Formats: sequence, structure tokens, C-alpha cells
Amino acid sequence: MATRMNPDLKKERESASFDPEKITNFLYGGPEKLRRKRELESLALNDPDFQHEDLNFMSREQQYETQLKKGIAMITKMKELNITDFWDQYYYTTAVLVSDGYPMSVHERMFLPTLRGQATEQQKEKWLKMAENYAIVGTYAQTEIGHGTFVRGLETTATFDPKTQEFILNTPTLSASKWWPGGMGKTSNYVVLMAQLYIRGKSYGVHPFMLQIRSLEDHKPMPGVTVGDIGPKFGYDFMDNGFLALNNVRIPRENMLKKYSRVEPDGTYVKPPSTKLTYGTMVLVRAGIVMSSSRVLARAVTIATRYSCVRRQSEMKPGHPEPQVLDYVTQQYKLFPNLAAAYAFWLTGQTMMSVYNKSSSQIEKGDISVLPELHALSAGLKALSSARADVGMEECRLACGGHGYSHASGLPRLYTNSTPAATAEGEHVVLMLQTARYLMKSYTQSVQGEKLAGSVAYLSGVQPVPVAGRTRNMLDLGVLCDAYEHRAARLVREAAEQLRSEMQAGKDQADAWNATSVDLLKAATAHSQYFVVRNFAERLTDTTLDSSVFAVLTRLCQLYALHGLVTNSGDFLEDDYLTGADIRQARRHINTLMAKLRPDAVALVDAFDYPDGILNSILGRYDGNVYEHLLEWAKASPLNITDVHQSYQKYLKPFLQANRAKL
Ligand SMILES: CCCCCCCCCCCCCCCCCC(=O)SCCNC(=O)CCNC(=O)[C@H](O)C(C)(C)COP(=O)(O)OP(=O)(O)OC[C@H]1O[C@@H](n2cnc3c(N)ncnc32)[C@H](O)[C@@H]1OP(=O)(O)O
Ligand SMILES: Cc1cc2nc3c(=O)[nH]c(=O)nc-3n(C[C@H](O)[C@H](O)[C@H](O)COP(=O)(O)OP(=O)(O)OC[C@H]3O[C@@H](n4cnc5c(N)ncnc54)[C@H](O)[C@@H]3O)c2cc1C
Repeated sequence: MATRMNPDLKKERESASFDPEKITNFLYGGPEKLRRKRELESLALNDPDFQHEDLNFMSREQQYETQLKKGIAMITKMKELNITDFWDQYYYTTAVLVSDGYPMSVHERMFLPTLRGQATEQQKEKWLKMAENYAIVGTYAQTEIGHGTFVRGLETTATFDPKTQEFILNTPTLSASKWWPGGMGKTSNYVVLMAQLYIRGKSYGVHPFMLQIRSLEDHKPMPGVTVGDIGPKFGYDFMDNGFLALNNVRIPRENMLKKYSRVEPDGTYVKPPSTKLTYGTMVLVRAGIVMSSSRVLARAVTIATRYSCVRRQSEMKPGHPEPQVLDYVTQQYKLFPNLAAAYAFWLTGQTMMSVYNKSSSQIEKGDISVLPELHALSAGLKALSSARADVGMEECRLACGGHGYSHASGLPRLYTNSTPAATAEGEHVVLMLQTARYLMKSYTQSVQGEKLAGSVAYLSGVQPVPVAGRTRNMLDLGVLCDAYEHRAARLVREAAEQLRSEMQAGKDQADAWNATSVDLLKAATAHSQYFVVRNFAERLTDTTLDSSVFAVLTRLCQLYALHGLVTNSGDFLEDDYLTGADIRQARRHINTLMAKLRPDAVALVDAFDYPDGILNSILGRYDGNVYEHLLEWAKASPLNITDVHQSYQKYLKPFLQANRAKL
């Protein structure tokens, strides 16, 4: 049945300066890919097997069960429908799972990639086939109750016993217990266990081991294994993140994943070309998070922008009709920089994935020289994009006023299920400091006259501070890229100088690093932000872009860069690279850009192409019919099943009656 479109949203769509379909094509890689995406989404969204009561009305146990059941149906159907391509799977599963995951997400995101990346061909034959066909289900068990960040400090041990040709696995202390792995609490029967390898009393560092934790017959824990769910969290209710303790559990020598390193029968250790190859799965997921962060932000902005056109509040002028809240420039200032950021990170995510794919095929061929750049780039961009999405989603929620706090908006769930991306897979600061480490090394190399390549090439030739009295066009993307480049290069140089001066003052390397770490964090953030701005600007050099699309994307790119510049203005002013007049000009341009983007706002979020089924938000509905659906949704709340809740009889009635009797 065709539904009536909210007249405000209808008008918004009619006033756009471009056809959103053209941008959608640009974002999704062309009409054929877009057609396929829509086909897969509609297959999933119209499948009755994936319909169920709103998860927000369920207990945690019910959510776990619902998502598991749905996930199993999803896997079965993907097989039947032969959905095997990465993107095809991504679109289909996103439409099934909406803003949640399911208890086997880590099986797909980490367990399978670890087997693919760390197992020998023989081991793949044994386990990967089973895992890919879901004859077994596994997770990635690295983090312990005492250590997540400090992987080298993990306490779980795998001690080689040459007599039996086995490894003996132990979590020797409470703090060694594995804690957090997704799907370990109740679902998985296997894990890739990250443990310290010991041979004849000597430690060889953390290595991956295949471990069966539950019986394939009755799913009970294997001997020596204690395993369970870690309890409710901030979000992720559907997921059974787990704990695991091991007491003298023996596994065959063959269970060490030994593509890169191995233990010979006599206990000889064969070391890998780089110890960091063991961290490969984390790098893959970090690269993926750059992309997924942009997409959750895009969804939040879609919801808040559409709702801001439907929502009318207050009087701008006495006696006039209440304006759409998006007409308040302060509301635009809440939303449009987030809109621009969603576009900026969407394009960054694409670049990150292509750098990842290129680098990993080089690593596959034995060229590990690309590893440091890949690690530094993915760490910094993962940290930046997840933090930006976090802040942006919360701003979008606040922009929806009271209704933003309701689960009907879709925003709380989107937020609580996405915010782990800022912590999991490497905590924000920790990862930024990894990028800083690479920047410090690269800077030293450039000072020593080495030519730098890749994301740090700019450190070799720094933009000089221009002479005083010049004027700049702060809308010029070249000017903006130069400013970001200069800021990043200067902050890298100053952090390096600070580090050196701390050491010259007598601190050892570690203390000097710690003392400089706020500057290092700032430098790595500036470096990552520069990458995002430059990447956006470079994508606009695509000569095949339609002129109306080019115009509106240029505005978004300008807004993204200018907003970052104004909010970090101190960085640009400190060494007089920009002047106060430049910053004032930038602020004025932001206002002008927001006014120009205003008529295109709805079309720009429509272009992200999230169907209602995926947005899962009453506030963000495509047709804008918010209030009637809010009421309908509230009526479905379990508390409304009866007019009088049973607790009235149990508690409220006697309490009120007793109080009345006392009067
Ligand atoms: C489309 C798909 C979308 C998928 C995504 C969807 C996302 C949805 C959002 C929801 C998110 C929820 C996800 C749930 C799953 C989470 C799973 C986990 O958390 S699992 C658990 C995740 N856990 C974590 O992430 C733990 C975080 N901690 C760590 O990774 C490490 O301990 C460390 C990196 C901090 C330090 O490592 P350490 O060994 O102490 O190293 P040092 O500092 O001593 O540096 C020594 C040298 O090594 C170098 N190097 C380092 N790493 C790498 C690398 N990867 N490579 C290369 N090199 C590397 C480093 O540069 C340095 O080089 P140099 O200067 O000497 O030349
Ligand atoms: C939802 C979710 C799912 C997860 N899934 C999995 C999983 O499937 N498998 C798995 O193995 N793990 C998983 N994890 C664990 C996750 O990877 C870790 O929690 C994460 O890596 C952060 O480590 P931590 O908890 O030790 O934080 P901590 O390191 O204890 O962080 C605490 C604070 O210390 C600071 N800090 C720590 N070290 C440094 C440093 N060197 N320099 C400066 N500051 C520092 C941090 O910045 C932070 O502010 C999951 C976590 C979450 C939240």
C-alpha cells in the first residue's frame, strides 16, 4: 500500500539540486553494484524468516536466542542462494541483522580470517573447511581479564611437551582467564587461543592455537575447560561475550597454527619472518572498522536529518508557523559537519580497504615490507573513524531532542552496538600511539635524508609558513589540504623534538615517550585527519563526476575540512601558518556552506540509500510519518499488553491503599 509522504519531506526532496541516485551510484561503485545491493537487501528485508518482535522489547536471553536463530537462517539462505562475494554478503547480512550482530559474528570476522591467514594448507584442509561450512563454530580468544591492550603481556601458556608431542594449555592466574571473546560464552565449540609459547622453560611469545572448548556431541565444556558468559554490557545484548579458564588442557602439536612459525617434534622453534604477522587478523578488522564507522554515522545522520525536517518547534518569528528544526542554523551546525564526516569516512573506508587488499596480497607473496605502513595507517584511521562516529552518533541523538532518547529512534541501539569499535580491536589512544611510533620513525628517516613513501611522504617536504600579510581563499581545497598537511607535519616534528628533549633531559626512551604521549597523540590524530581530507579532495578529481554531484560533494569536502580546522584552530594558528583572519574567513564559509547545503540535506542522506528496514528508526522513516508510528510502537511495548499491570495488584495497590487509610 502506498503511504502518504510527509509534505515537508516531499518538499525537501523536490528542492534538491541533484539527483541522489547519482551520488548513490558513486558511493556504491556504479549502477550494477547498486542494483545488486538493493536486490540483496530487499531479499533479506522481505523474508518472513527474518521477521520478529522488536529486540528492544526482549530480555537479553531472548535477544541472544532470536539473533542466533536468525543468524543460522541467514547462513543457510546465503548458502542456498550462493551469496559468496564479500560485498554481497555484507549487504545481505546488514539487512538481516540491522544494527545488531549475532553470536557467530566473530566466527566470520576473526575466526575464519585467522584460519585463512595463520594456518598451513594442511591445517586449512582440516579446520577451515569445517569452519566455513559451520560444522564447527569458533571465536578469537586473545583478551584476558588482566590484559587486552598488552598482547605481549598475555599470561595464558602453551607449554610444549616433547614426550607426548602436545602443548599443555593453562591460564595460570585469575588475570590470565580469557575475557570478552564474542560468541565464546555459549555458542562456540572452538577458539583460536592466543597463548605464550614455552619450550623447555623458554618463552617464545604469543602464538595462535586451535582449541576445542566444547563437546561436539552435547556442547558441554571439554575436560579442563571452564567457560561461560561475562554478563550484560553497555550494548551488544545479543552477544555472548565469554570467559575461559584452562587447566592442563592438552592439544596435539599440530594445533599450533603454523603458517609463519612452528615447533618441530624435537622442540626446535622455527621463527616467523615477522613476529607481527600473528597480529594479521586485528589489522584486517581495524581496516574494516574504518568502513563500518562511516556507515553507522551515515545512518545516524540520515535519521536525525529526516527527523529535523519533520519536526517543527518554537517560533522563529512571532506569529509565523513553527519552523522545521533544521532551519535553525545551530541545528545545521549539529548535523551538517556529521553529514560531511560520514561522506569523508565513507571514502576513506574505501581507500583503507583497497590499501589493505593490495598490501595483504603483497604479504601473501612474501613481501612484508608493507606491514609497518599498513599497521600505522589502519591503526590511526580505525581510531579516528570510530571516535568520530561515536561523537557524531551522540550529536545526532541529541539533535533529535527527547525522541532521540527513545529506542524508537534507533539511535541508542546503533550507538551502544557500534561504540565498542572505539575500544575493541585496539583501544583508541593505544592505536593512535602505534601510528605515532611509525611517524616518529619516519620523521627520523626523513631528517636523515631518506625519501618517504605512502601516507608519510609529505613529511619529507613540509609546507613553509607563508609570509605575513597574504590572503588565502579558505574554500580552495588545495589551500585546505596544504593547511592540514602543514599542521600534521609540524605536530609530528614538534613531538619528535619534544621526545628528543625529554631524553636529553635524562629520561630513558620509555619515560620520554610517556612524557610526550599527549603530543604524540595529537600528531597521530592530525596525520590521520590529513589523510581523510586529502583522500576526499582526491576523490573529487574524478572527471567522470556529474557537475551537480561534483558541486555538492565539493561543499561537503569543504565543510569537513573547514569544520575540523575551526574546531582545532589553535593547531593552525600556533605557528602562524594560518592567521586569525583566515579562521574568521573559515567560520564565515561554514555558515555559507551550511546555507547552500540546507536544500540538499535530505537528498544527501537519501543518497546513502538505507531502506527503512535497515535504518530501523521511526524518526528516520523515509515517508516522515513519525508521530503515528511512534504511538503504534509504544502501544506494542510489553508494559502495554494489559491496561493494568500485575505489579499494581502486588505492590502499588496495597501501598496506595495503606497510605490512603492513614489519612
Ligand atoms: C566489512 C567488515 C567490517 C568488519 C568490522 C565491523 C566492526 C563493527 C563494529 C563493532 C566492533 C566490535 C568488534 C568486535 C570484535 C572485537 C575483537 C577484538 O577486540 S580481538 C582483540 C583485539 N586486541 C587488540 O587489538 C589488542 C591491541 N594491542 C595490540 O595490538 C598490541 O599489543 C600493540 C600494537 C598495542 C603493541 O604490540 P607490541 O607487540 O607490544 O608492539 P610494540 O608496541 O612493542 O611495537 C613493536 C613493533 O611492532 C609493530 N606492530 C605492532 N602491531 C603491529 C601490527 N599489527 N602489524 C605490524 N606491525 C605491528 C610496531 O609498529 C612496532 O614496530 P617498530 O616500531 O618496532 O618497527
Ligand atoms: C564489545 C567488545 C567485544 C570484544 N571482543 C573481543 C574478542 O572477540 N576477542 C578478544 O580477544 N577480545 C575482545 N574484546 C577485548 C578488546 O579487544 C579489548 O578490551 C581492547 O583491546 C582494549 O583493551 P583493554 O580492555 O585491555 O583496555 P586497557 O588497555 O585496560 O585500557 C584502559 C585504559 O588504559 C589506557 N592504556 C592502556 N595501555 C596504554 C598504553 N600503552 N599507553 C597509553 N594508554 C594506555 C587506554 O588508553 C585506556 O584509556 C572485546 C571488547 C569489547 C568491548
